[in-house]
Amino acid sequence: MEITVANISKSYNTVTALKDISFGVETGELFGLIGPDGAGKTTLFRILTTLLTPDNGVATVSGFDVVTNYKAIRNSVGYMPGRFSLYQDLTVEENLNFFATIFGTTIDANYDLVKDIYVQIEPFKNRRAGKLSGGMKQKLALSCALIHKPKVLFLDEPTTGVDPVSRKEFWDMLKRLQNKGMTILVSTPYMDEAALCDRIALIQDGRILEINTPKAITEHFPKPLYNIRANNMYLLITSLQKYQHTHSVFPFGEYVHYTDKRNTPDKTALSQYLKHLGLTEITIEKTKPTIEDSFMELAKK
Ligand SMILES: Nc1ncnc2c1ncn2[C@@H]1O[C@H](COP(=O)(O)OP(=O)(O)OP(=O)(O)O)[C@@H](O)[C@H]1O
Repeated sequence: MEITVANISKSYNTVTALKDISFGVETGELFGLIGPDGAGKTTLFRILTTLLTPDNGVATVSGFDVVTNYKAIRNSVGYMPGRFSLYQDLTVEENLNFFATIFGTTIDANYDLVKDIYVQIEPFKNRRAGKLSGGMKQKLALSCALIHKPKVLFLDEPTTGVDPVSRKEFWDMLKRLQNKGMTILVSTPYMDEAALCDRIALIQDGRILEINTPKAITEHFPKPLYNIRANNMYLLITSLQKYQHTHSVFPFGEYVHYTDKRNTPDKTALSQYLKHLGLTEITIEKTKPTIEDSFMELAKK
């Protein structure tokens, strides 16, 4: 195991950020922490990168204890925090140089590792980091986290606020780094990115709801799931919330995702119930659960 987390808890005064968290990440794995804002992801990253000490529990990175061996960890990991990782007044090149220098290396020595990403921002190397777009800032922050050739890479919400094309490029990049043998722990609030990880931990309110491969998590979804559509989305949701057989209902793009308390719902009766309340153009079709559905279902309990 490249990362081990055993019974880690952390509170800030009265707020409990992590409650008895345990999991492991294999060497070379791309592991995702998936959860909404405030779930505790950043707290966990800060503990694993030795910037915060846990109240209870033990964690190791590359065999080193995060509390007693923090210096060894700081030299062997790369960390891209969610915010404020760049010096806004330094140029692109100065930022990268700075991170290389503090780790006792140079841009040239590890250029092959960052080349794929850095070439895309190199034309702007004299621009101040504060003047870059979201996607370019993210590429520079990743270059800075990689410049000392870390064995383990920690990325806290690297794609938040980044456009869809840059997000796609970013994940392609992570796959390439993984192929080079790097272990990657990445957090994201975007459920579609979860499917790109080898394994994920779904996390909410400082607790792990489930850990597994994305495929296994969606396969464990306990009920038949339906896409329902009608002429009025708001009326559709409120009507389904009031329906006596409803187990869960939530908006999903142009549809509503619906599960029924019974194993086999009566689609005709449901359709009639909705018509009776004034809805038209009703469609009810079975669909496959996504990670988001699994998350919502687990979070209900
Ligand atoms: N320094 C702090 N003092 C007090 N409470 C804090 C502090 N840092 C985090 N918290 C609280 O701890 C909980 C977990 O926060 P954390 O930042 O770890 O979550 P997160 O999943 O990373 O979410 P976000 O994306 O919003 O950062 C939240 O309720 C947050 O308000």
